[in-house]
Amino acid sequence: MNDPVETAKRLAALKAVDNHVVDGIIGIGSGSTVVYAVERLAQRVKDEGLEVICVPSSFQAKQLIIQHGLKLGDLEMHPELKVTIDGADESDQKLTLIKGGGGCLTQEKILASCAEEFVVIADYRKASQNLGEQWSKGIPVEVIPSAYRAVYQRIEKMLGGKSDLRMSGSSKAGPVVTDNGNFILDWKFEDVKDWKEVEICLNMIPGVVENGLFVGMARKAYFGMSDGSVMERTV
Ligand SMILES: O=C(CO)[C@H](O)[C@H](O)COP(=O)(O)O
Repeated sequence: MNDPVETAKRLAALKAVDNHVVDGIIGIGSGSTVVYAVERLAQRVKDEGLEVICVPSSFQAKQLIIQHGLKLGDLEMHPELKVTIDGADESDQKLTLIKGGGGCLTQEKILASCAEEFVVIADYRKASQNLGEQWSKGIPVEVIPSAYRAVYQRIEKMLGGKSDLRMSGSSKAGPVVTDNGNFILDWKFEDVKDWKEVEICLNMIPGVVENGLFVGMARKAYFGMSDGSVMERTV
């Protein structure tokens, strides 16, 4: 594999799976980095007889689990997870994360919250000192479709910045619809001092389902670097 970003994602995923996964129930995040984690999990199941049941955070994660022949579970059967492994769009020094670039933030946050340990895997482009340095698309906010304009206006009034309704692009006219049947606003923030306060404030707006700020949830992150090493952050 020659692409340095893909190599970095793979290295981070391998290390996280090797260091954190033991027999038990595993939460599987979404995105392109998680693909490498699922591949590694499947390899360990085959080579070592690892006994895992995987709980997906999205349609994509479910497909990955099935394609790799792993045991599929759900939160109703397994509300307590040993570890959740997931990617991120950006992480600051304290492992405050922006997530939801793939639109799966609500289930991802649920899986992170149900796990004894939440481990982040990402490539070097995602590691920042402060949020917003690398990720310029804003903070995803999942909203009930009928409330999107009301929420949009409330966010601007309360917190400033600007929101965009996420659109599907060329393959379908209209907005992105999440796995839960909702819309996504991408809120471009300005001057945030307290991320926890913002996370709570966004979720207090009626019509908001969840937002993509993950504050104080991750304790460990692995970032694949361009030189082939893996940088670890622990908080
Ligand atoms: O939050 C997510 C999806 O909702 C992903 O974890 C995030 O977008 C990172 O994706 P990738 O591993 O493709 O960089």
